[in-house]
Amino acid sequence: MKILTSSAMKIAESIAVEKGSSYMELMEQAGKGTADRILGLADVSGRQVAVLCGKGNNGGDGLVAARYLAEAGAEITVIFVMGRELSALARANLYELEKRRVHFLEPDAPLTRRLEAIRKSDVLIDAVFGTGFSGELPAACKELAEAANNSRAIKVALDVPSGIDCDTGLADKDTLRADYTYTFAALKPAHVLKASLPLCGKIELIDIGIPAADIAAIPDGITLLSAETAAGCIPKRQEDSNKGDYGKLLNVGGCVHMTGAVILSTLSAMRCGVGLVKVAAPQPVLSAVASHILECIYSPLPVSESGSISIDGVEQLRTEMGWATAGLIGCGLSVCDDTRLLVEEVISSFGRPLVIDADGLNCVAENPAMLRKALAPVIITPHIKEMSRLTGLSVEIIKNRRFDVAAQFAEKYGVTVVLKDSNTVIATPKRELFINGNGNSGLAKGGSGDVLAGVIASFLAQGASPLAAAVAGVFLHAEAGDMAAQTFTPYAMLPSDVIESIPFVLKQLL
Ligand SMILES: NC(=O)C1=CN([C@@H]2O[C@H](COP(=O)(O)OP(=O)(O)OC[C@H]3O[C@@H](n4cnc5c(N)ncnc54)[C@H](OP(=O)(O)O)[C@@H]3O)[C@@H](O)[C@H]2O)[C@H](O)CC1
Ligand SMILES: [K+]
Repeated sequence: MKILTSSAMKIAESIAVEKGSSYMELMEQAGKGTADRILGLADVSGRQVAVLCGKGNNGGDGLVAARYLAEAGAEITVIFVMGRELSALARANLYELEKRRVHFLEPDAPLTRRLEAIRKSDVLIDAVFGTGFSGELPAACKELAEAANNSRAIKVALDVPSGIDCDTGLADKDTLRADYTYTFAALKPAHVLKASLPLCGKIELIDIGIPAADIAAIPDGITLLSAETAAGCIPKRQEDSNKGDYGKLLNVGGCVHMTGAVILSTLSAMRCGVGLVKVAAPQPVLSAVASHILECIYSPLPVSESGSISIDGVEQLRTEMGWATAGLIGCGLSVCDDTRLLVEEVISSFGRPLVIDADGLNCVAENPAMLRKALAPVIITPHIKEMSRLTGLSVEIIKNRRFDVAAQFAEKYGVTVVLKDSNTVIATPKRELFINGNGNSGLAKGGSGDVLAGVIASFLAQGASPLAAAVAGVFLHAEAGDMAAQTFTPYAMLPSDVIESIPFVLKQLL
């Protein structure tokens, strides 16, 4: 399913108009679709319906819905929240509505009357702000928000609850919380992002006459990951095969202070079907790996004074790189002069697809241009803070502009970006964008990222394209997290429980 930002939605609208629809017709469909859904929820005849009407086209949708609900016998009160200077389309629909028996509460009506209309409503339609909103709710809206949020009415938000920026999911603290959000033509990022999702209630998509094929073709659309898409990206297996057919993953990482990370990434890679994993790490790390994993092989590397892999291991690492079909570098690696040199060496001389995670990325951060030296595709898996180090942008900017930041980095350095957060964004150098909606707060724990890196690297080693490996990996990891949370709760689940859940999720997907 495609998700459209406010600007992509404008493009979809203009394409529909070029093809013979009109902005008026789109608004008519949005309002009528809303009224039809409300009529499906409740018999409105003789009941009180209050419409909180803004001055833009979101307000216009509310006025169209009011017209249809008035025809169905509802007692309509329109409350002008932002004044009576409406957009041209909304004005035209107000003109139509004024011909009906409808109460209008003017902007200068006493606050008590407006609050009373909200309090006594059976259905409350939030048509104050839609895709055009950003920033903070104005005072005129805030003074009604508390009454709206405490109202016993069925609360229906049009397109997006007022107070939420539909592209970033940023929500004003007084956002009008909805029981239902009816969104038009396509989901917007706010309907998926975990910051805003709980404020939307049940989200339903209303067809306003823009064909799905046109929505799917919008270049800046973001694809919501689904089980079906992820399943299609998992490399196939043949009965007549041997371990050599499923790739050889070289996992470079670990230092004497961090031994668990390579264990987690190796285990998760093995659970996802790779033929062989070789762990290249300092000897003390390999002893820990050996006590946890029976099935992988080892390449003991010399230890630097700080306990990381020493640069003296570079020749040995070059030999190992010749063996592998894909690589993973960074889990528990630590950041020092030796590892910085090693990471650059691996990027510039490894001729196979490579996942760079965690400290691998921190080693790249001083000079991300080294990513351009890669001889084969690279996937980077930064969380927001690592992305901040890589780009020099603040955490806040990255969160608010996650799609653009990921897409621009991917394009600039020719890598696939897996930008990890409560919703993970995947961006390719060709500006394809994906986001996942699954996963839970139990994944917000040390070690989760190592598990994800291992899953993605495993698929990469088995021959999946970077995009397929990222799509399958991100979805599977979040789904395994959801399964682990079901058993252990988000509090108690551990990244190792996520690994334990992988087989069951694979069973469901395949
Ligand atoms: N996209 C479609 O196919 C269709 C969309 N419809 C509906 O239209 C809205 C989008 O309408 P638009 O007029 O662009 O925007 P809004 O109605 O959301 O409101 C925009 C006005 O709000 C002002 N604004 C924005 N932020 C704030 C703020 N923090 N404080 C105060 N005022 C704010 C903004 O003013 P500016 O001066 O900032 O421009 C606008 O005046 C969409 O969501 C759908 O509901 C169609 O009807 C159907 C087709
Ligand atoms: K709204």
